[in-house]
Amino acid sequence: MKICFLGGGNMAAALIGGMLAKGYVAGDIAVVELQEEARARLRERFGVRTHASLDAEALACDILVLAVKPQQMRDALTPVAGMLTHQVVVSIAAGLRLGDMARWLGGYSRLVRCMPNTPALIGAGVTGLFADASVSEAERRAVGQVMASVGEIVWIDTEAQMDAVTAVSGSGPAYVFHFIEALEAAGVSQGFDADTARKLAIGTVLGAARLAADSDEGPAVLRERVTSKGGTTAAALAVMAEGDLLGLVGRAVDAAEARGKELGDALGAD
Ligand SMILES: NC(=O)C1=CN([C@@H]2O[C@H](COP(=O)(O)OP(=O)(O)OC[C@H]3O[C@@H](n4cnc5c(N)ncnc54)[C@H](OP(=O)(O)O)[C@@H]3O)[C@@H](O)[C@H]2O)C=CC1
Ligand SMILES: O=C(O)[C@@H]1CCC=N1
Repeated sequence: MKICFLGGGNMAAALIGGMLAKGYVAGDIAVVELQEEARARLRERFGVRTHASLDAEALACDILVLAVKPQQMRDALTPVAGMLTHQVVVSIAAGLRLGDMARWLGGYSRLVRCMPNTPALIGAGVTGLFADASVSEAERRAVGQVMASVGEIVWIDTEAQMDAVTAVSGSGPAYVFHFIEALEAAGVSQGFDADTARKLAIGTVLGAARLAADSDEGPAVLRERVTSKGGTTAAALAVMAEGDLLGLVGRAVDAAEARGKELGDALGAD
């Protein structure tokens, strides 16, 4: 199966790195990137083929992954209208709706919208997917297989929910990194040097996430097990409740979801 990425930035690099680690062959992966410097970096880092434009050679693929920013998509796709024959086109862009992609591609509808996240780089991603009704079962399986090579996959029932996937798991790694930054900073203000504070913070998040993944009991039970009555954890959780951490995370996710819809509306009006 030949896969071509349009755009070779952060997310494309995370997917390609994860796919190669899982046994995909570099010769089956191509990347279209505008900047020669970026193309050279991709060749050097991954050994993949690179192209300066989405020409016929680049389009000789089974799956075309659209990995440019949402605002770059229209300009990137318009020249391709009429050139697609059999390829399944997979967009990873936040907000961009299948109907608008189809419109820019002159009615081509073999389209899948998906939302991966950067832990794909180490095979620990989560990807939500939604396919146009005209995509066959075999094509869905093929796209699902590519994304499953870099982590978990979840097929979503309605396209509108893709903005919620984006808000929870697409952007989610940034929330977790931010929490690690906060825990590390708190460690430093407790008097640890930066390296020690980082080790404690990352080790804690990693261990807790792995325990949650391995356990059938759910995070609330695991939290209660850490929280001794009248102990240290209860003191910290009381401060988090006072600051309405649950509400804050909810509002943050709502804002990300609303931004996805806003991006979709703006792109659709183009
Ligand atoms: N980063 C993340 O965690 C996630 C991102 N996404 C989605 O992935 C997409 C890419 O995001 P990200 O990787 O962060 O963005 P980047 O800006 O890092 O990558 C996009 C790349 O595509 C290049 N590019 C722009 N136009 C074209 C074109 N016409 N042909 C070829 N290459 C082009 C850009 O070049 P230049 O810089 O010169 O414009 C840039 O190198 C977005 O749509 C985003 O919504 C989805 C899930 C998670
Ligand atoms: O911030 C963004 O818009 C992209 C989509 C999800 C993660 N990064």
